[in-house]
Amino acid sequence: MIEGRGLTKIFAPNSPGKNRIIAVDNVNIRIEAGETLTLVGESGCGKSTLSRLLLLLIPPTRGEIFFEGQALTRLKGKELRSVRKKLQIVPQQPESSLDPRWTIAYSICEPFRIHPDSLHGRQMYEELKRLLRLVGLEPEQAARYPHQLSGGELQRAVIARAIALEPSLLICDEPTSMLDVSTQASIIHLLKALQQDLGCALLFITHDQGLAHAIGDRTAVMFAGQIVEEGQGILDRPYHPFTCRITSVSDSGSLPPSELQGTKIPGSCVYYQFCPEKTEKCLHSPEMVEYEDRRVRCHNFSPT
Ligand SMILES: Nc1ncnc2c1ncn2[C@@H]1O[C@H](COP(=O)(O)OP(=O)(O)OP(=O)(O)O)[C@@H](O)[C@H]1O
Repeated sequence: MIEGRGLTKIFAPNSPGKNRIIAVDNVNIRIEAGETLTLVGESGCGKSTLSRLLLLLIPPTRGEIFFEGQALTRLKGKELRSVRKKLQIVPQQPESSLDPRWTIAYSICEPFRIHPDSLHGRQMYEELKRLLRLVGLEPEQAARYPHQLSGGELQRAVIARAIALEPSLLICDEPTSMLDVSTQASIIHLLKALQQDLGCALLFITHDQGLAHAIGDRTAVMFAGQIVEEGQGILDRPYHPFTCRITSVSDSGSLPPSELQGTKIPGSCVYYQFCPEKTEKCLHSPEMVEYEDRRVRCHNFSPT
């Protein structure tokens, strides 16, 4: 359904003497209709940048994005807008994506105003009521401003806005990380129920491996801008040394502190400096190797 090929994002330094940042490095990613792909990796490894590339919120430095066979990177104007409504995001901090001057109802209806070919007037009002019911908000709460709702209620409002145009893909960028545990559970439950209703695909970004494992049909693990391993059940049966490391370290489900501070040897595997199994051939970046339900970017992975 959506596919990124060779996606790369390099941020240029904003002051002299600073290095450029390769936030996403030659990533191939594919999400099928209706599936849930969970994306895990340490802070700063490029998860959010990858999701913003897929939505074309930022342009890739290199690479292409295909949505239902169409090359998004080549679309412009009206054509791009009509594809964009099929791709929505639920961000980590709902308050930063809601205009503080707008009521919740006005924010939820924003997509209908952006896409004038959708709903108006009475129909829009009826749809607003339906969306509020779906996400578990009261009409009275929708008349309030963002500062008058709790974090969980704000996230419900953002979800209502994201599903208003019935997207094919919903990207959830750590949507519960700012919420308390019981609210987290109810928001995850809501997202999965809505996914079933709408039949949309989910790209779910999380630091929580337990959650990634529980809700993902497949999981992708990122390290230093690259997807190093991807597939079904990889957190149970990890292969890549980085996946092995993160799955063996934590009982709590959170990832270990950032390891991304080291300087990469140009051309080498991104995990070279940290890898306990490195050999001389790892001085050359490995290709992704596919075997059965798994893809691994490691020279030592032999699919036999
Ligand atoms: N607009 C930008 N300009 C410059 N550098 C950026 C920009 N956006 C992201 N980066 C850098 O790109 C790298 C990847 O950032 P990104 O936010 O994608 O990581 P992440 O894995 O989502 O992290 P987290 O889990 O903490 O949200 C980081 O080094 C970050 O500082």
